[in-house]
Amino acid sequence: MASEFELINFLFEPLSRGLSPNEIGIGDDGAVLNVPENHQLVVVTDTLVSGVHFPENTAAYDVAWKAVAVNLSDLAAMGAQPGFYSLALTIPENNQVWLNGFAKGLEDIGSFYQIPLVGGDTTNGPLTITVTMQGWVSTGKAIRRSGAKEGDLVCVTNYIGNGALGLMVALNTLPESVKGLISEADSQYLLDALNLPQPQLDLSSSLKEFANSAIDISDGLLADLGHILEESNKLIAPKDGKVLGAQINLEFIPLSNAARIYIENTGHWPAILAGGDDYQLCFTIAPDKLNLAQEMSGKLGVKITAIGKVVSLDRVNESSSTSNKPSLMDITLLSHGKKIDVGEAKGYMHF
Ligand SMILES: Nc1ncnc2c1ncn2[C@@H]1O[C@H](COP(=O)(O)OP(=O)(O)O)[C@@H](O)[C@H]1O
Ligand SMILES: Cc1ncc(C[n+]2csc(CCOP(=O)(O)OP(=O)(O)O)c2C)c(N)n1
Ligand SMILES: [Mg+2]
Repeated sequence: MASEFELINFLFEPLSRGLSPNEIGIGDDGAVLNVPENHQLVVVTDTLVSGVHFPENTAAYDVAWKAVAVNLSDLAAMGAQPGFYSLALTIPENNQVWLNGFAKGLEDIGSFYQIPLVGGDTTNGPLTITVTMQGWVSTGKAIRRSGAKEGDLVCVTNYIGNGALGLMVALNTLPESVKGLISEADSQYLLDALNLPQPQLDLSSSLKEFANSAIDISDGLLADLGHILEESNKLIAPKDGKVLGAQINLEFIPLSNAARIYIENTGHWPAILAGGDDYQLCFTIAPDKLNLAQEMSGKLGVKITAIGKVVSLDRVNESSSTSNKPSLMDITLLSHGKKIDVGEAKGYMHF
């Protein structure tokens, strides 16, 4: 059986290819890396815990892909390009077959996005993967959560709800009425959305041309849009007791074929709006920039849909909040112009 050091040498060292000759990756006490001139370093980190972030029987390849992809998704939301990453890996046993699959997942996503693995730590314990990733953005050009303005359109990339439905497929909890209507290919498509998310990195460099604020959707559309509103409210001087909220039109939410079948049969919007695991971007944009955004994204094969707008609420009468912090009640859901209540739609929370 390979020792910890052999394991690192055989599996992980090859993944550090791609560094410049004057950079140091795996093998020393620390990595030494260059940042391009006139750029700022952007640092993100996310942890995946078995049974919490992915079903326990998820393939090792997919676990590795997702651990890297969710960090790439955070960089995309900042308008940043990825540079390199490190990996803190906690494994319950030294299982060569599992580790080979895991390393292959890292190799594939690493070579696809050209990101070397530059270091990490390997420990024994319940399966937990933490990736820390560094990227960069032209100085002063990072996109914040906090830039939303009254009148902005709220946009999302591609489709919403596929990851959450993928989890239902994985856990076999899709309602019987829906199961029979979804094809094998659609089931696989949903599983792939859950296990092999595709971060919106291609769009991230153009995003700064048009977006006032952005976030990636990990906890659920409503919760993550709530973060945009919360952070944006911190930056605007509250005028006349006003607070930012949003109006979202349900009929505009972009749904895949499978998600449409799910909604038509269950009408259960919280799964789509608050299930999470989307790894799409939600951003706000001045209305006159929508055409430019759709033109740029169209060239990249990314669909951008305006699903609603940022509005100014009267804090005392209309908003549920008593502070600048909006609650989900400050996001109004409309169906064909009529206000509707979709029930519990808080988004994923660990505690
Ligand atoms: N344990 C922690 N220590 C320091 N900062 C943290 C910790 N957990 C989260 N944060 C920070 O809080 C902010 C929000 O985190 P999170 O909700 O996890 O965002 P995301 O959904 O983009 O991963 C980020 O700036 C993140 O770096
Ligand atoms: C087994 C399993 N249960 C539940 C989920 C759903 N889920 C778990 S964590 C999470 C939200 C994202 O995780 P978090 O740690 O909050 O990531 P961050 O927002 O920091 O990127 C979701 C939707 C899942 N993916 N797998
Ligand atoms: Mg996080």
